[in-house]
Amino acid sequence: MLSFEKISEHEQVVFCNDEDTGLQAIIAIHNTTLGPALGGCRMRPYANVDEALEDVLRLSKGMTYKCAAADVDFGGGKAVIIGDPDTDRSPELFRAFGQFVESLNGRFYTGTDMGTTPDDFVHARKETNCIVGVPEAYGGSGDSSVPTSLGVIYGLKATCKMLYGTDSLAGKRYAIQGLGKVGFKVAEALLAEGAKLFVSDINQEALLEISMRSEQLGGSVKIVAGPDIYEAEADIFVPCALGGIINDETIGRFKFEAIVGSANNQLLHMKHADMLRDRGILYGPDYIVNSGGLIQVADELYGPNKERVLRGTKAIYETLTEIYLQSDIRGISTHEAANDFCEARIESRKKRNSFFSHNKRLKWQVRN
Ligand SMILES: NC(=O)C1=CN([C@@H]2O[C@H](COP(=O)(O)OP(=O)(O)OC[C@H]3O[C@@H](n4cnc5c(N)ncnc54)[C@H](O)[C@@H]3O)[C@@H](O)[C@H]2O)C=CC1
Ligand SMILES: O=C(O)CCC(=O)C(=O)O
Repeated sequence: MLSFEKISEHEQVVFCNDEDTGLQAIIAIHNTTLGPALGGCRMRPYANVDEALEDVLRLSKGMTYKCAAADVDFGGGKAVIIGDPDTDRSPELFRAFGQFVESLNGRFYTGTDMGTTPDDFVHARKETNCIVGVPEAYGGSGDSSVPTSLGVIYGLKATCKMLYGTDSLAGKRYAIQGLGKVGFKVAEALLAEGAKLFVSDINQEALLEISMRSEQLGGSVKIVAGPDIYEAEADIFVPCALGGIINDETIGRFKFEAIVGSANNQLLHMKHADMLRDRGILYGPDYIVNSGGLIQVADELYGPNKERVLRGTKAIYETLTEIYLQSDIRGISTHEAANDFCEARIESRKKRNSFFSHNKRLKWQVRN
């Protein structure tokens, strides 16, 4: 049952219902200390509203930390649309969603996430300026999964440096879960380095496609059935699909030396970060590794600039290295070290950025 206790960490949760288009969505604004909330919109056939609410609450909280880690002037938010992206998406549905975003009057900016594409947001953009990551042809910065996947590559490099003393990705074995917008690009980049990949996806076409790409790019691909990916004989696990995949059931099966991927909320609970540390598995905190897309869409509000985005995305290497070192020095999990780093940054900005009001922060109205 919905209660204020459940949403006690959040500033605002908005249920959006539009009978004409069938839109059922939830927007969660976690924290706007650093600026208006920003976070993508996920579309999934959630089993029920509770599952959707749970997801959006966790995802939006993660965005608060991601924005702090990437040092962008945004707070944490996220949206979920309850529906099957294969059968339920329509221009009208995304226009209706855009109207709900507009009703928040600049407190929430959004764009793509799992199950949604930049083209969907061209429709939403007709109803509100608070949309990021539309295609370049429409004046946006384009597909945010491009910098997200690049950021994962920099995260992998920082991890290889920490583990093996070199940031070369060549000659290693990687287990990639999910070959969607991000995972596919990461897989391609790793194949180009001659890597050996184990891959799993529920989409057979993506599996076929990456096998074909390996014939052109080099490296090798072994397709693994569903959950068998957790036991793959790989050096590094690269989760690029769902969250919660690091849990009591999976941890014991891992033979990996590290986990570095794009999936949001990889740890089911905080304790799983400690369990990874106890098992000697180096974990790259998800919201640092996957912040490339955020860096691009946050930057977009100043006008698209690929150079700035590339600089910001490359910095993931240094941030992650610092988190690894802090975790080592303090004897705590990498997740805790990352959280401490972000919370200190948010705390230090509290006085400067009081509760966000769109009207007070004219700089975010550049596109209006
Ligand atoms: N797109 C972006 O720029 C960003 C994405 N992320 C996160 O990265 C992850 C992937 O995002 P996208 O690539 O954009 O999503 P996507 O929807 O394009 O791809 C997800 C892929 O995972 C597959 N999949 C779903 N369930 C699976 C399962 N049980 N086992 C294996 N594969 C499964 C899907 O078939 C699909 O190919 C998500 O957790 C998302 O929140 C995080 C930051 C930015
Ligand atoms: O990629 C985006 O459009 C916004 C960033 C985001 O939602 C994320 O990093 O999870």
